Amino acid sequence: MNKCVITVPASSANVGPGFDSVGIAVSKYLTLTVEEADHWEFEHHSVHLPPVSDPHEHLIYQSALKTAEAYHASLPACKVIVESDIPLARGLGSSASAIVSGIELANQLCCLSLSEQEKLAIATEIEGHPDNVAAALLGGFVITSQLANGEIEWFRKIDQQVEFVVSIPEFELKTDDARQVLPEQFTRNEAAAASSIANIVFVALLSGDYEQAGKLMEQDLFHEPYRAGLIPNYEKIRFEAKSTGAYGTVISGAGPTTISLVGKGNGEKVALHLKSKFPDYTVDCLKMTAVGVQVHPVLSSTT
Ligand SMILES: Nc1ncnc2c1ncn2[C@@H]1O[C@H](COP(=O)(O)OP(=O)(O)O)[C@@H](O)[C@H]1O
Ligand SMILES: N[C@@H](CCOP(=O)(O)O)C(=O)O
Repeated sequence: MNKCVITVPASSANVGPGFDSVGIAVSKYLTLTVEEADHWEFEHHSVHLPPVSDPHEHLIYQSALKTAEAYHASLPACKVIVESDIPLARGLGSSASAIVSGIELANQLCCLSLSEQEKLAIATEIEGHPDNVAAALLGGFVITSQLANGEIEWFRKIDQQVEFVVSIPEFELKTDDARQVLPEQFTRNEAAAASSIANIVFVALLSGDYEQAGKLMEQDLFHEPYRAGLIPNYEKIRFEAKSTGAYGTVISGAGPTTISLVGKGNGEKVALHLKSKFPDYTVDCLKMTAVGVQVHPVLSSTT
């Protein structure tokens, strides 16, 4: 490998009641431009990235190293230019994209020819749950289940009939912190009630009944009630999004971003309305990204 470019989409996890299981790849991207070098170096070329520190502490390097070690390969050094429009710690899966990019980096540098299933297993181990990493890796709308034996089953659908309006506040909320507020356990009745909502949401989404999906995704009982207090304007954003035609609004991942499900062609209108009501937010209209991680070779000039 002389030089290559790796792109990975952002992702929005949970989609209401699909806690730790469901993710959607959306149209923001992390891009690595990789070239061989005699020592590890990361260059960050956008504001949506953490400060560059010791390359060996970098999440992308650590994910690559873990992958190489899992396959008893040695990881050659390289220079990585990183660009991203995925905001950090906002609930749009920046860490998942970084992890998936690191796994792909090792796959390329060590010529591992990893399957999607192998990449997903490592990514899930590093991230701790499969929802974001599956969407970042596979693209589309992905439902996953990690079985008791560790195996991960998944189902993917590409749906271009919907758009997603994300309302991104200025502050960060670390996923680890937003997990602390969740209950450790649910009673049988609570679990049955929460699962029944999830069942309808995802059948409705898959069958294109967006009205029903939007209505019930706002009724999640697994995580939204516990996290709502961490998300300023939670109820107001839901109300305003619905008033201008969104099907429903939920927390994106662990927050603090909210994501509104909108019919194709209506996203810009909903985004404009939300922007006028919440001027301190970055409001973007995103599409579902059909393809996950991608590698593009860069031919070096021979002149
Ligand atoms: N491109 C990246 N390069 C290095 N580290 C990253 C990158 N993207 C995310 N991270 C790390 O992941 C953290 C955010 O992860 P997390 O709290 O799970 O939020 P998110 O919802 O964005 O995934 C950042 O603070 C940073 O430490
Ligand atoms: N299922 C996880 C998803 C976290 O997503 P992120 O984009 O906030 O990292 C959770 O809800 O904790």
